[in-house]
Amino acid sequence: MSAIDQARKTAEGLTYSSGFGNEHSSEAVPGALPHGRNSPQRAPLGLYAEQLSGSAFTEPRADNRRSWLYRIRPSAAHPAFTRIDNGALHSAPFTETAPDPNRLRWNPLPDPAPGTDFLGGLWTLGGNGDAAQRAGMAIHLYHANSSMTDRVFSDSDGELLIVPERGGLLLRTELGLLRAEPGHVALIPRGVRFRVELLEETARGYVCENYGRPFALPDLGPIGANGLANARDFLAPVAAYEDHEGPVEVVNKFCGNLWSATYDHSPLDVVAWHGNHTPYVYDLRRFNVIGTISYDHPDPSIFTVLTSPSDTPGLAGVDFVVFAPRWLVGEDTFRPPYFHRNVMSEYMGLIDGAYDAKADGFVPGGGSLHNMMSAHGPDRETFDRASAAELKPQKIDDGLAFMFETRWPVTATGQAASAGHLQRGYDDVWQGLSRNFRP
Ligand SMILES: O=C(O)Cc1cc(O)ccc1O
Ligand SMILES: [Fe+2]
Repeated sequence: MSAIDQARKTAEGLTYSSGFGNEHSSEAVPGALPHGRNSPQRAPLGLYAEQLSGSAFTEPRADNRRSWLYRIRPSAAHPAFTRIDNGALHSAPFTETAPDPNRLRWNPLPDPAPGTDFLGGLWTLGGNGDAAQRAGMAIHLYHANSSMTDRVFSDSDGELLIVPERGGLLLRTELGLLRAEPGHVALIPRGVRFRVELLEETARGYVCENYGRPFALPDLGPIGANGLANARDFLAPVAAYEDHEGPVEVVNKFCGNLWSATYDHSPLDVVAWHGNHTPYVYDLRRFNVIGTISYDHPDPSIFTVLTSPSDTPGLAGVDFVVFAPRWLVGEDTFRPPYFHRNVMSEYMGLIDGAYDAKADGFVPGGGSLHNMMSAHGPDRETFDRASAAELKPQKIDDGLAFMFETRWPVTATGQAASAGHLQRGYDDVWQGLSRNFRP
């Protein structure tokens, strides 16, 4: 059986434990999980107990995140890490280019070189903040044509929100296995080791590396107790372990650099675990889209799936927003996204189909950056069409777009600013908007 068929077969039979932020617990071998205490004198089945902290010990209960892992070897049993080349994976602070007030748009990444795995295929577009200060975010794209074999990755700098656009992924994490298809998002928490196997010949997508506070579900306020992304649709893995002796390269991203150590065993050796610092997967098509049933176009915050809060209430380090299939029924309303200038900075990507503010040029796998205060909105063709459209109920079901909306301007990397796939002349989509003023 080919590696891809093998991965697909594994991905088909996966089971999950549901609920965002729950105290999950799971054991791959009966009796592996201690009961009544976290750290018995001798953990069951000769396993080692280890706590993995995603928050300070002392953070309020609502923000506190940790998982207890029961593993074949303690994580501490490893040789020294040494620096390796960072490749196209860059980190904040981003200083290679001047922050750019221009509207920028990219086509998809070119095809990867043969033998490129998920880690080798990460390509940083830009970001903000400072990884070492645990503030800000980075925007990466990935393209891969090979599974990670005999190597795993962990990111000490932040959590990774993976947004597949092409090709399913099997994520083998310390806490178990996840399947992420295009239209799903997967989250790998800070510090959790994982390996990515491909479910098709090629894979492509986006990653938001969140250096700041972990993504949480937004408050719902007057929306009520239900709606937007429902907590029960977030799926954590169940325990699954590798009992593998032999060289495994562990690559750790730490304060912006990649470090490597060759272990003599697989660190994906967690036989049981419990806690709330877990990876998860979420199907964006489960999003309960709420919008106007009277008039006007609501702000896109109504489409927030996950938010990374800052110290200022309501101000996100980064929001993850989805534009999912929905009905438009607003009366006497310009229905597509309006013209605007935003103090927040907006990076948008397209998972499938088309986006209702852009007639063309914004393509799956591509992306646009509308930085702080830059003027943007519907392109000319969209404006003309939507201004004249008959306002009958309209189903938007031909696309899945998303946005990483962040509190600080996004500075592009040098490679993104000079990329061959950066579109020249993006400004032109707003040319030719006619002067209609008739005083
Ligand atoms: O396309 C954009 O720019 C994103 C966006 C969408 C929307 O519906 C309203 C405002 C906004 O910034
Ligand atoms: Fe916008």
